[in-house]
Amino acid sequence: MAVPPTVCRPVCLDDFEAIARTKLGQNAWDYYATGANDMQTLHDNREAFSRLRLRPRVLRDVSTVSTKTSLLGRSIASPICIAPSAMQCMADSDGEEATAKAAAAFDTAMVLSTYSTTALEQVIHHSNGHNPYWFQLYLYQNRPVSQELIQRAERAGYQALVLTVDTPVIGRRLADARNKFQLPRPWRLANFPKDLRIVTASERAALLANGITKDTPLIDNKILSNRADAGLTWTECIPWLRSVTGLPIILKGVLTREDAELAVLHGCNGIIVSNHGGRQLDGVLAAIDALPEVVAAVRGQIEVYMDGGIRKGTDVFKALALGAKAVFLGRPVLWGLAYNGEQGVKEMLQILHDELELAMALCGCATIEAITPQYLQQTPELKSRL
Ligand SMILES: Cc1cc2nc3c(=O)[nH]c(=O)nc-3n(C[C@H](O)[C@H](O)[C@H](O)COP(=O)(O)O)c2cc1C
Ligand SMILES: CC(C)CC(=O)C(=O)O
Repeated sequence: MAVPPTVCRPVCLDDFEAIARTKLGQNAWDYYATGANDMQTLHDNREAFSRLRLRPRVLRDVSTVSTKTSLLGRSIASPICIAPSAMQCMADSDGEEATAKAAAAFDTAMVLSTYSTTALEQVIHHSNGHNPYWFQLYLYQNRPVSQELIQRAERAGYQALVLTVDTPVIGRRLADARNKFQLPRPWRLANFPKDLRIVTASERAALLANGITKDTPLIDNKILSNRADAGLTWTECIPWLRSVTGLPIILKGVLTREDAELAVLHGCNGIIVSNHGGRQLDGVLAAIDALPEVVAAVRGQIEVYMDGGIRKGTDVFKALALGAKAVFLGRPVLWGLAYNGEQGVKEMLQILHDELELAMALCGCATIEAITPQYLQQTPELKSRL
């Protein structure tokens, strides 16, 4: 992982991480880089990719390789998309706007976090007029707050809602607890009137009654758990969402066949197989290991995407071979921002894109549609998942 000090131009995604490490303060680095508890799942997300072996075919015409594909019917230049990650202004002062410009330049999709440090209207302003922007949602007990956010996202032009379902409460991130992590000023959670801390006078009273003051660290379980709705259920939450929006609903954080079937049953339009980058329940299986059973369960009825541990072109290839329509990147975007803002994210996307093209050419696949499970070694472990 360590980049020699003389290397200042990254040539792979791990280089971006090593450079970002030298640029970010401890508070931001730990918030971005670490995972929950022992970080076993964070580690497994990457390790599981290395256990999958490729099975290339030869003498296929790969003089032209195309990474073009589509998301919910909208064409994109590459299946490499941007996952929602909160508080990007800590990595670069242009934060989510820099990321949005890089996504537009690459003609790929970006999902904006509810907890962005730039207002949602300002971010989509950087669209190239075509590339998809989706809005990630956390739902609150205070539904009018959620409804207003949804309506704002719709009005601004976001084309889908990504409901994160693996975060009824926030995972235990030890480094953040030790650092008493707070979003440093001047940054704020820009989609909310002031901060997330206080929205209405009665909520303020409720928080104060719970011993929460204006100095309580922002990523304190008590605050966000108080505000996020841990009581969400299939039968209440999806119909409620449907009643307030006509946008497609993508569920982010599904890891099992049972929940994948329920997502189809409840009319969801897509699934992102994800363990939240190992930041929620430590000890859950790697996202790439969960992908085959989810793909099998939905039987092609809705699109399935994945995120978690994608760092190389061959990782993207393996995820597509296992049935993902596209993959999403979390931390690498933050490393690109920390390295060099918008330009840094573009460079990071370019490198991963080039690596995907290389993997496709060397596996004998000229198009994304040509990538199938046949390009993976059928080990007993993989067979048991397919
Ligand atoms: C710093 C950070 C903040 C994140 N914030 C959110 C968020 O606000 N909403 C969400 O659904 N997922 C969030 N995620 C999870 C990502 O969307 C994604 O699932 C995960 O980062 C993918 O793993 P990767 O970092 O290995 O690519 C966050 C991840 C990181 C690293
Ligand atoms: C504010 C947090 C809940 C954002 C998040 O999803 C994360 O840090 O993983």
